[in-house]
Amino acid sequence: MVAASPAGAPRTRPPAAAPPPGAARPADGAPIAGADVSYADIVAAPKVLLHDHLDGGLRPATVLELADAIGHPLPAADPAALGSWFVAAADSGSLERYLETFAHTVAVMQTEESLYRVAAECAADLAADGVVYAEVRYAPELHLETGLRLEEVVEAVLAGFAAGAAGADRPVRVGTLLTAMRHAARSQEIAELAVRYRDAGVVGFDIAGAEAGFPPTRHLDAFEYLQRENFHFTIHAGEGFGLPSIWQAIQWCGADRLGHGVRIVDDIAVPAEGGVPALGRLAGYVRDKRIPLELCPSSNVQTGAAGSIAAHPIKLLHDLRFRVTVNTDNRLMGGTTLSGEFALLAEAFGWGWSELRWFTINALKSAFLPFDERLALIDEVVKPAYARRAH
Ligand SMILES: O=c1[nH]cnc2c1ncn2[C@H]1C[C@H](O)[C@@H](CO)O1
Ligand SMILES: [Zn+2]
Repeated sequence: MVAASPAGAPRTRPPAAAPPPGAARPADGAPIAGADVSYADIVAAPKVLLHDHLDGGLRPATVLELADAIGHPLPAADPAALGSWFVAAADSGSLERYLETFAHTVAVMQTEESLYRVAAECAADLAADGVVYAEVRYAPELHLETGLRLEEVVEAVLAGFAAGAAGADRPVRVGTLLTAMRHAARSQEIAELAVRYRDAGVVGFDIAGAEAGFPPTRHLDAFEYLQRENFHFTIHAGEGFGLPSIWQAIQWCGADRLGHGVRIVDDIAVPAEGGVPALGRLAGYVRDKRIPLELCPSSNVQTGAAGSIAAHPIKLLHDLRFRVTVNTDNRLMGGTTLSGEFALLAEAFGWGWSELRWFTINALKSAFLPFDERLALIDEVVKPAYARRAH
């Protein structure tokens, strides 16, 4: 038996990198080799996104304009070069270095106007990509540098999402997750902020940032408070660190979902000669309890949590019927979109309509929306669209 470690293979960029947001992909309408979908099919299909960072999804042109207005220096001067810079700098093989690139996006998101604009463009970009429901997260505590109050940050972003969704060509609904930074000490405050805005569009809570050395149990008070409030939360765990982080997130903190959780494969033994993989106690628990994994393939390759798209544990976890969802993490740093992620998986594994539907329904089952609203999206939006295509 060998552990199915995600970091075993040498790290390589995916051969056909996903296009930057808005960019046309070559041979748009032609089926992806080995799959029954084209890139245009994937864009057209209704999709659901549970793990996307607001400060990781800006348009490069917007970063340039906002930086210019406040005199913030950037490493490139035109949108294409800046987009490439973000992808290359984030493609570092380490979560810590990947996170350094956020200095530039956070720097230009320090006013209500800029937060509103970034949120509105985010909703518009997700709608254009065929996302019908998204949960977008950010850390309010990172946007106080010019004197905004936490409430002003939250309200500017909520207003931006509403305006962007209202003006979009395709219907999209955007829920917000408020993130606390795991190295800081504001999680209780941010958890209370999230609960205060629960009827205004904030649907959950999260912690993010460097994982090694910052276990989720540092924020136990916040998680216990959220449970007493019957609120929802996910925890970034099992990305930059392994099984202990996942175990704490679930068994100490009570996370509803795992942000990434990809290193759960360290608890799965795959027989070298083929045969049935053996799940350890934690992996078995995660699968039995249907705990959703917010997998982010391109991001995992960039931070070194996976060797390549082709070697990504998503294949094993899908085959073992874990509750897997597909996500972007950071569209700017990954040069990706949700359709781009699905296209990479179609190229690597031949996945097409039926897997796209499975991942989409998994995501809706895992969303922090009331049950009746999830069901309505499944029955009225997703199933009819896929009934025409998936078998
Ligand atoms: O994948 C991630 N892991 C941990 N932290 C992350 C990841 N992507 C973004 N972040 C951090 C950087 C952002 O400033 C913060 C809030 O969105 O969350
Ligand atoms: Zn993330």
